[in-house]
Amino acid sequence: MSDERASCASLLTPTGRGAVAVIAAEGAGATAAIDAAFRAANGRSAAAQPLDRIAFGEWGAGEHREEVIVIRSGDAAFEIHCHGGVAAAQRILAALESAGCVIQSQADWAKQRSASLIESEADAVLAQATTRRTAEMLLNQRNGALQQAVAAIRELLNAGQLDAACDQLSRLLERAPLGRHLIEPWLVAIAGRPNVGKSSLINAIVGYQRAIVFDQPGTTRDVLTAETAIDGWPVRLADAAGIRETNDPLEAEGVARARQQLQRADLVLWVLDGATLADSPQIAAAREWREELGVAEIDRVLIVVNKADRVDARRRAAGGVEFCYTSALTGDGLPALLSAIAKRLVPSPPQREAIPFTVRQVELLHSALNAANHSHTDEAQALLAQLAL
Ligand SMILES: Nc1nc2c(ncn2[C@@H]2O[C@H](COP(=O)(O)OP(=O)(O)OP(=O)(O)O)[C@@H](O)[C@H]2O)c(=O)[nH]1
Ligand SMILES: [Mg+2]
Repeated sequence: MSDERASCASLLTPTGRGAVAVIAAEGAGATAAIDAAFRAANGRSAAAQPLDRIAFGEWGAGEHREEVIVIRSGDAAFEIHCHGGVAAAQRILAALESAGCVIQSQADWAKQRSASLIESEADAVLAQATTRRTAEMLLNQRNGALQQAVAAIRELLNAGQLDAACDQLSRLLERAPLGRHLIEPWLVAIAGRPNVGKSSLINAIVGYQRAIVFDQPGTTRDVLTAETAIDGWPVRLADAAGIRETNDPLEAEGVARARQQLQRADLVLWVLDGATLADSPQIAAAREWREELGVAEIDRVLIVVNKADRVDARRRAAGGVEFCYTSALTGDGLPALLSAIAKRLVPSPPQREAIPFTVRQVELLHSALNAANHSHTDEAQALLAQLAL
């Protein structure tokens, strides 16, 4: 039977990103390629490996010889785990290809082996998830959370309960931004006047010297970013020039870029210098961000009073708008800042709920809600059927 199946192989992990790369391969070509190149420590041939057990051994010969793990996952179906760099995976894929395997993209591989479109979309997206938390949420969708939510809405439509169906559709759509950010990081811009400690803060958060820190205003010119995870959410932090009016053309370009970053950001950390703060943080921040962002943008701003090591403890009594005291120098207040950022990005994290996570899903849900809102039940049904194919 295995001989009738087309031989194919696919690199399942993103190229060169993890410590280990995983290649799936099946068919007679895969078995032949493994037998030609792989010497298992247990001395058995590929087809004689026990099912779902790890077979450790070496792939190739000479200078390109390397340690790999082969797992026989089915009748003439294998997983090969090798070093995560590009070269090892490419060598193994080339060997598989020359033994007759068709090399498929990870998305195509997943599509052919999934029970539903949502499942294959989840497989494709899962390979790009960068945190355990987001991977777990995507796995829930792969295991049926979204499929079941869509089925429940279709039953409501069947039963003529239009209002309830619209309500459920709206709730699903409310989670669409979170779904997008399961793989696309949130952009958090660190902004404020020059010399307040923005670059020091980004360094303190990511734990290494990403940005140059210097006791002169106007140190940072270009926008620089660092990817990290905050409370399990993927975040791209952006540090940029301190914002002020300037006649220096180079600094002015930096300020213009910092302003663009402010517009794009999902959240802005507006940093104040605690050491030179004359007013209360609310008053100072309100004045500064009103000039930059306008009052309407307040939802996107979290005020940070940095250099807290130089703030009199009595002055810390605060109220009103939420803000954080930090010291990039001592690390004081950083855990609280990270919690505040996570809370702003995802105020109420879903547990095991359905989350739409692709543009296709979100567009179909929008159209279905629109149809249901106009009492076009059949159209809404058809759109949801298409979503959960
Ligand atoms: N005491 C104290 N000094 C700090 C703290 N954070 C930064 N500094 C100092 O403040 C100065 C400016 O820090 P930077 O991080 O370069 O400030 P910036 O906001 O990035 O400045 P620009 O890039 O010029 O806009 C440096 O001398 C830092 O060592 C802090 O929490 N406490
Ligand atoms: Mg700087």
